[in-house]
Amino acid sequence: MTRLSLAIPSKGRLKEKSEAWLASAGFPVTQIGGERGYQAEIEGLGDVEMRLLSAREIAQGLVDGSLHAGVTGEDLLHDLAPTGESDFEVLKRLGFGGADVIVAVPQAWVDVDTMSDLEAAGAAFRKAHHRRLRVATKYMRLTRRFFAARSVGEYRLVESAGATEAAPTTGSADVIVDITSTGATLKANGLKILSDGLILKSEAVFAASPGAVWSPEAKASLEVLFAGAAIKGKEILEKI
Ligand SMILES: Nc1ncnc2c1ncn2[C@@H]1O[C@H](COP(=O)(O)OP(=O)(O)OP(=O)(O)O)[C@@H](O)[C@H]1O
Ligand SMILES: O=P(O)(O)OC[C@H]1O[C@H](OP(=O)(O)OP(=O)(O)O)[C@H](O)[C@@H]1O
Repeated sequence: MTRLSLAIPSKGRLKEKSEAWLASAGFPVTQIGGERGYQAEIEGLGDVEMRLLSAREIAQGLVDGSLHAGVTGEDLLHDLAPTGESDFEVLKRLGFGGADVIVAVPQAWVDVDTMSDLEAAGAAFRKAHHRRLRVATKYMRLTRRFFAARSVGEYRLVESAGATEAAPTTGSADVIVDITSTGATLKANGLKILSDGLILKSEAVFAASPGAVWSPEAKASLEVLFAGAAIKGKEILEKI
């Protein structure tokens, strides 16, 4: 992988603003093959590989080194990074796609307002029902790290593929960890955020992969992007 491999979201809430950010920096992106095409071209960076992928695939590519750089959600980077923040390098926070990853419980749990309340409730629940509280989430690593850091162990994870907020109502879980912007979905599903249940304030970021194989050509293209996008800190280029 010699030339720079770059990716932005192929759809969803981050796509348009990612394209607008690159265009405003002087690097317009053109999708090839129409709206459903997943190849693209980017002007102004010379010979680079431009790809359109899901936000989750971009985060995975940055963490495993199969992509040099890209735009994705910070929540996904933190969740997919095996060892935490050293697996990726945030080059610029982009100011859009803001959302919070939080811990939420049913509003009816009036005595559970903090993570320590949740641990106590989990211990009581296991004693009474001989099973652990189920936490539904698509953020498996983020949840494990956050709960462990707060000595909360009386739970087990249930991986969610979507509509996580419905899990307590449908009975497939008791607690959730999910992402929220306006709070409307949480409210619609009778859920409340724990007072110390904010796991991560996330936004869209332009990030690079320290684990990727960086040729001089790839670094040179990234330097051009740094200049156009007014990304400070060329020392970052030494770190990747
Ligand atoms: N209300 C929100 N719900 C979900 N993601 C949000 C929200 N607000 C901002 N985001 C950001 O957008 C990212 C997901 O974007 P999008 O849904 O377009 O991608 P995706 O590939 O469909 O991801 P997923 O399939 O995990 O939802 C999240 O990881 C987060 O960083
Ligand atoms: O706090 P809110 O504004 O209610 O947003 C939070 C919801 O938005 C997302 O769902 P959505 O259906 O938008 O996208 P998805 O396909 O990623 O689930 C996310 O999965 C939450 O369910």
